[in-house]
Amino acid sequence: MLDIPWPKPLTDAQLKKLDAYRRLLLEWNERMNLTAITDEPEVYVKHFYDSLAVLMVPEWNKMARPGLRVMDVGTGAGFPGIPLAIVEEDIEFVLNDALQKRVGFLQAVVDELGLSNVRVIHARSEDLARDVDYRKQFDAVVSRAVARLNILMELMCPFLRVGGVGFSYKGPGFDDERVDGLRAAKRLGARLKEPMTYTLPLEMGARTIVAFEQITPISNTYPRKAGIPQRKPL
Ligand SMILES: C[S@@+](CC[C@H](N)C(=O)[O-])C[C@H]1O[C@@H](n2cnc3c(N)ncnc32)[C@H](O)[C@@H]1O
Repeated sequence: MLDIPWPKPLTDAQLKKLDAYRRLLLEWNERMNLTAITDEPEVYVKHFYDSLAVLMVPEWNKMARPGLRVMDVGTGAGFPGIPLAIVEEDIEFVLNDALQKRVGFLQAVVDELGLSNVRVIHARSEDLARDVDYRKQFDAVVSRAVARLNILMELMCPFLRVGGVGFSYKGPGFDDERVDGLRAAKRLGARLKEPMTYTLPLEMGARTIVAFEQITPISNTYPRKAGIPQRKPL
């Protein structure tokens, strides 16, 4: 297990779960494409630490607990959703991805680690966001490495209740997405917050989390049909 300065102190039980997750990730990665990052320190820093970095964002800590509902859009092999669910045990997480095989892997992780606060759903987020059980039902939505901000916000905002907050994980070069993001936010009834840039431990680079708040109820127009947000970004 790698000893690094986590965004918040972790218990032994949480560290053990993270390591069990790492083992499952590597084991399943031999059969399917889950991640290009397999070196132990890199998995810990670029996947686990990075996923938990939202714990350093003031808007995340301002949210009242317990009973919060958080959606992870395009979770892939479970980032940031699984590390967050391991550490934020009193938050209910829904992890969504369009690829069935990744969802199968995630269900195995949830079962083996006994993560009773996680539900995994196979769907395109554009379709899921039309389901009344999910539309406007979340206090927060997280997403990493899924799309540019103006596209991503159309996928994330429909899940947020008014007053809910989206957290988009970005690389260091976020500035070129800001103008398009501001335009999309206006159409979606959201407001961008000041981004938080942080450096990963072990000199593994810089990252940014951009938070945005849902200010007014989102128009029924959004999200547009599956594929349109990507082809015709706001
Ligand atoms: C590059 S991967 C990133 C995965 C993970 N969030 C991470 O940071 O490692 C993008 C993921 O988003 C999913 N995805 C892309 N568009 C989606 C959509 N419209 N609805 C649901 N999942 C989507 C893909 O299937 C893929 O697993």
